[in-house]
Amino acid sequence: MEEAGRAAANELRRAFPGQATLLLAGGGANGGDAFVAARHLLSLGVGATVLALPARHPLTRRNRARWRAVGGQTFALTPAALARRSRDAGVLVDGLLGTGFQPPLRPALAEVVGAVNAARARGLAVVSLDLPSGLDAALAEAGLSVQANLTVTFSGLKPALLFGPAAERAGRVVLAPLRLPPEWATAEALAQRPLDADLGACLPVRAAGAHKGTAGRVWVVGGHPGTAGAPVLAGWGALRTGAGLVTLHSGAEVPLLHPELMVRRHSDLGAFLDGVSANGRPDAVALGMGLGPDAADHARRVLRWGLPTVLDADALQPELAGSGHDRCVWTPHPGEAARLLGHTAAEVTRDPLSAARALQAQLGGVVVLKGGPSVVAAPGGLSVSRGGHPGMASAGMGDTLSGILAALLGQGVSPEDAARSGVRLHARAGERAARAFGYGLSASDVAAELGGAWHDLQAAAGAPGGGT
Ligand SMILES: NC(=O)C1=CN([C@@H]2O[C@H](COP(=O)(O)OP(=O)(O)OC[C@H]3O[C@@H](n4cnc5c(N)ncnc54)[C@H](OP(=O)(O)O)[C@@H]3O)[C@@H](O)[C@H]2O)[C@@H](O)CC1
Ligand SMILES: Nc1ncnc2c1ncn2[C@@H]1O[C@H](COP(=O)(O)OP(=O)(O)O)[C@@H](O)[C@H]1O
Repeated sequence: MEEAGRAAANELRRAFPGQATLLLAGGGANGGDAFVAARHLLSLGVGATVLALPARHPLTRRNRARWRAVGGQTFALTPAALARRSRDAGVLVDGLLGTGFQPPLRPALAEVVGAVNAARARGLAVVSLDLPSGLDAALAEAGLSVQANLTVTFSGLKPALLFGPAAERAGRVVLAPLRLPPEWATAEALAQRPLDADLGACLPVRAAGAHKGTAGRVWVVGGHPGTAGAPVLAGWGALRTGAGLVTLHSGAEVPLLHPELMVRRHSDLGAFLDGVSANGRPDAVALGMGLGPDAADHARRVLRWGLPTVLDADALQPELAGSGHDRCVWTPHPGEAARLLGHTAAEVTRDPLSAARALQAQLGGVVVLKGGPSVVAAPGGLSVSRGGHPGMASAGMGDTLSGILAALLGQGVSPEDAARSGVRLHARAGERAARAFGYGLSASDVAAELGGAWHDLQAAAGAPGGGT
């Protein structure tokens, strides 16, 4: 609590120098953080006042007493007191409820939360401690809750700060790492967020003597009348991620939009897949993009090969549970995840970490639950992607990702590393494309930026550019 409150005070002083601060302290340890922050602000020469509920947590009572001992003033917290005293403040600190909040919000505190949001609407900056009061730390949903400008969170990023409407409540998020006992720290850090430096180090480096046959042969199995463009997007994503040789196999007439891609149409795709000999197979497969109603049957055929395989879109069927292997990467968006789990999409987006974990248990291999951000669930644990751009919410974007992942798998990257670094490459390319094209991004715009994204990740890892 001492470290948390001190970190919050330092951040407050950095973000709002010299501003008189009104701190709201709830009865639990989150309120205790507010008392500690107030004491440190005072010692830094910042004017601070606390409005508090009766302290119930022993450490909160102790820190309330320490605040009094240094001359700090505490008044009873009521909506009226908040409205009155917030007029003289430059910043309002929300230390009402943290990870101990159990919904639903009781009426008395609901009124206080309403008063905080009203003060913010009048122009006062609001800083939440650990997470905005009224949010359930584990969930992406937001009922009545504080809208913050800044959240100083302690020890680990809670799911509420990462996903959905809850994350929008937090404003800018600053993570204050605390020196907690290791077992507490693990519980707080519910998912890892890998850094570009780590992900860049996973990318393959092509040998000077490489030729197209050694740089990863990727097959894309997809396309159906009406969705024949999907495999093209995947194939182009694969080529732009360094695959040496990309072949599209389809039962449909796939448009030859990029002459670099080989296109093979099969009157009986199932018979073709059944007849491929072991040495005629590629290094990796991406299957399912626009593939249509027979996708699960085709997936079973390809899964028998035991090759690194990305399963996307139409191949994401519950009947495939148990048919996968540990070299599979499954890439559902929330709608497909809901179909696989027998839940609604709203249930998936409310708790994406649990959904990703459940999908991985059901399907095996590695699961990428796509979104902004995406979750990668692997046998080794969960990670949450960074970056991306809301403009990426457009059709075909996931097809490009499948191609990226297949290209990395085809170049020998492990499924877990391919998923984590591929998702970040895609997101980084989206950020770059947004700079070039603005808000309305297409999947092709993003594919065009994959080379730059690759360079950015390698640079973050301190590696020399590819080619030698
Ligand atoms: N873990 C760590 O390592 C560290 C944790 N730290 C800090 O501790 C925080 C967690 O503290 P916590 O567990 O004391 O809970 P907290 O968020 O203050 O909430 C409890 C209070 O809320 C109230 N309340 C609950 N539900 C309610 C409702 N529906 N409607 C209304 N009221 C409701 C409940 O009331 P009661 O049920 O007691 O009447 C009680 O007063 C964490 O977020 C972080 O800030 C840091 O110091 C760093 C180290
Ligand atoms: N708001 C966002 N922020 C970051 N990435 C996003 C956002 N919205 C979508 N994406 C990314 O775009 C892709 C969309 O995939 P998907 O829904 O499968 O598209 P499609 O089925 O049309 O190919 C996913 O990789 C997802 O992570």
